[in-house]
Amino acid sequence: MLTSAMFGTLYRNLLPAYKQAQLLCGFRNAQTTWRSAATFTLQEDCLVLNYGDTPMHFNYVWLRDHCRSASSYNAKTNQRNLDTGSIDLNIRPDNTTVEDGHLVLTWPGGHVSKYSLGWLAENSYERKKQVSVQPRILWNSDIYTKANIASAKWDKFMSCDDEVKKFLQNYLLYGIAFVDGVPATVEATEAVTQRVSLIRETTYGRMWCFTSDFSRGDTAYSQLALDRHTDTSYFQEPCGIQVFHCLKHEGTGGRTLLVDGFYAAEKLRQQSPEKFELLARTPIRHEYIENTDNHRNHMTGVGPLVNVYPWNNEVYMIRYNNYDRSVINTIPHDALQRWYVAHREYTTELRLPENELWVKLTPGKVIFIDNWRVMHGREAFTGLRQLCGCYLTRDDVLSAARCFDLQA
Ligand SMILES: C[N+](C)(C)CCCC[C@H](N)C(=O)O
Ligand SMILES: O=C(O)CCC(=O)C(=O)O
Ligand SMILES: [Fe+2]
Repeated sequence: MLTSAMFGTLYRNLLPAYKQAQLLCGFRNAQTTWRSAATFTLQEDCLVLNYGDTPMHFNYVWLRDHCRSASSYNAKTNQRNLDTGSIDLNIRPDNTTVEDGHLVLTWPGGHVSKYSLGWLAENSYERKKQVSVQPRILWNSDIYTKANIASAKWDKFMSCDDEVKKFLQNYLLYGIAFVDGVPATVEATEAVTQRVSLIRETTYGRMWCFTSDFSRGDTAYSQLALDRHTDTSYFQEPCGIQVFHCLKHEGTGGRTLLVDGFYAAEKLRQQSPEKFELLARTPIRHEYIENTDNHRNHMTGVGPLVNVYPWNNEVYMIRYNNYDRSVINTIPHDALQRWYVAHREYTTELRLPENELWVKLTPGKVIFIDNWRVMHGREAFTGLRQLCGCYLTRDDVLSAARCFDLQA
């Protein structure tokens, strides 16, 4: 699994001290065995458990709600049986003990709930806010290149689950991953993606194959350069993963640009926390309006440029597409100038040459891009260039990773 070396380097240098502590702690927790001695105190509205480094507060309704006895919880389906709506909101245990590494509560009426101390510690708010949901290695071009990540190989990828697991681990850590040696067809590209996920059908199709023919009302279908961006920012839920496979290019240019949006966001958080906050708190709108002979679409998606989990401030999604950003009318005038200044600082960071990873996609090389994290762009090109690919449903990619016991 993850080693401290993989986890360490960059994240640690990049983050403010309090964040560093969180991340180190998050890593350490993966291996810590919890201290065996536990003490508790019963307070008016919660039970305070001292076990491990930080006191943990457990609300009484929460404790009854999370009872793992057979009548409260079905361990076969991993679903709650208990009707939360029927718990007395003023419930308190009649009796509380710690026995054999378990907290044992007897409720009025006699029902007994038992929780292992490890489970409580693992699931406490205090722990959750300290650890990252998904460990990542943030990168600039140098860091990614030096990491020297091996691409998965088509044959092995199609037949060996371990190869898929390794691939997913790289994907989770870096937000990009490659499979090499794939036959240059739409069918083979589809087969590769189905090793890890379901395909997300959109207005562009299920599997799409496109060239510079202006068949759709979007600049992607031209030979022009495209600045770094996330796709489908105009969806309420932007597509989680983008897959590209260049089936053919007879001409010049057309290299793919990749930039780690999370790396740049952490830089911004470090340099100008208040600007980071503003981008994270201010909703903006993206829009896709298409009105051609064959296609009529009007989509809008609203959300901040940087999305963070509210309990631990971890960045989980970036919406950044200057082409598709629509009229800004969600920001009051006294904040708008500050928003543009914050947007400019983030843009400047994203555009630093050292943050740009350029790759030439060639037939056989399939790239998976975390579209919530890593931005893509392309260099202008000449000649016939044919790209195929698809979007994947994020839930299924992450589910596949978790089923391999990866942290996602
Ligand atoms: C990938 N494919 C060519 C099918 C679609 C391109 C979508 C382009 C759009 N401006 C966006 O950024 O979402
Ligand atoms: O042509 C490319 O390399 C990518 C274009 C693009 O941004 C897209 O299709 O989403
Ligand atoms: Fe794109």
